[in-house]
Amino acid sequence: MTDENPQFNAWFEGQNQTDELLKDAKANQEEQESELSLRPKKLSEYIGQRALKEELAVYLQAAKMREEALDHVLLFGPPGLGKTTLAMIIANELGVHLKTASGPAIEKGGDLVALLNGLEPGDVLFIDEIHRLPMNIEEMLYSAMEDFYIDIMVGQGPTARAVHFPLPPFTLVGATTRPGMLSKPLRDRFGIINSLAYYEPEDLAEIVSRTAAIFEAPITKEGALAVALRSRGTPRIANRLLKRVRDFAQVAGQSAIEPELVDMALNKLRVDQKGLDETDHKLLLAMIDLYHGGPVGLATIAANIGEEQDTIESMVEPYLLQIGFLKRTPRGRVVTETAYHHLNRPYEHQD
Ligand SMILES: Nc1ncnc2c1ncn2[C@@H]1O[C@H](COP(=O)(O)OP(=O)(O)OP(=O)(O)O)[C@@H](O)[C@H]1O
Repeated sequence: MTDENPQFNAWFEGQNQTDELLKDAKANQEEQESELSLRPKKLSEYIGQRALKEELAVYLQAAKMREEALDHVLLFGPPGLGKTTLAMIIANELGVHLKTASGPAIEKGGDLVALLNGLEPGDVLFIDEIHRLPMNIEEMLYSAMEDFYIDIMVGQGPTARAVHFPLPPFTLVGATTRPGMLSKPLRDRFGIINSLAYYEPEDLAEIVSRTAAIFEAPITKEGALAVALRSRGTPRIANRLLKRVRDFAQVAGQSAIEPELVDMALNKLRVDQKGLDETDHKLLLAMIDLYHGGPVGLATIAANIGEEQDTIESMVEPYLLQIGFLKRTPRGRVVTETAYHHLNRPYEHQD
């Protein structure tokens, strides 16, 4: 499907729906531009996630050798681990264009058509938060992914008819923080499904050193590790904390960022030794003080700390579960003994 397709253009002009999408695309573009300098462009520059990288390198090479579009890729894992970066690397390594969108911003069929229109053979379409696509859009995606066409209803009432638009072979890269919320038919249409894991401190320290070099902010190896250890295994957090630590170093007139300065700066930012911030503390302490450490249901926790359930489930608790501070039981979430010790609270046994 191209811009020259008159049938498509006629239909599309009638939709009067591009404003929101364009706004979204612009916001996306601005965000991408500000992060662009930090994003590695090649798979070889992408730090950590070794198993995933090795696997992907094979699929990328095979697709290039066969001169075919790469199979559709689903990436899942907590926010900030590098899903968007990986989608950009995939397009870059394949030497094709990348179009990006976010699931909830694709509200109408026309939004999806606008994204698919102009794709060239082999291009990559990246949809972030793909679990939040409306159902009718998801259903339109099935034929687009499987057989590279979409059917659109043109006109209204008795004159309405379906118009068939062929698409070039393309690769959909979907990213989600909530794989469990993806429908089975959508999930089944991805040939390559991979999860991103929290980063090991050594890998994260390498990311911190790389970012510091881009910022021209000297940092010692130990300083980079100190930032990494308080970054919840997450590159986006590591880069954010580094920016703040750099400010403290500058004001303190330090030539290189050392662990002592990292400690001082992150204590001021109320990020503790394990990387837990105020929200984590609020959540754990509410569970301890109000419910003797649980079991507590998610809705109750959310109401008590004034956060959305979705935010807790996708952004706050995955790391607390990972480091063994929270446990999920059939009766609700429970604070573990390790967390009590970390928070200097006397441990109460839960049944
Ligand atoms: N493996 C990596 N090596 C170097 N930098 C990385 C790596 N992974 C992520 N980053 C950096 O971390 C930041 C966050 O990455 P990215 O935006 O790709 O995460 P994400 O998983 O797509 O998050 P979200 O789903 O919230 O959009 C980016 O600035 C990126 O440059």
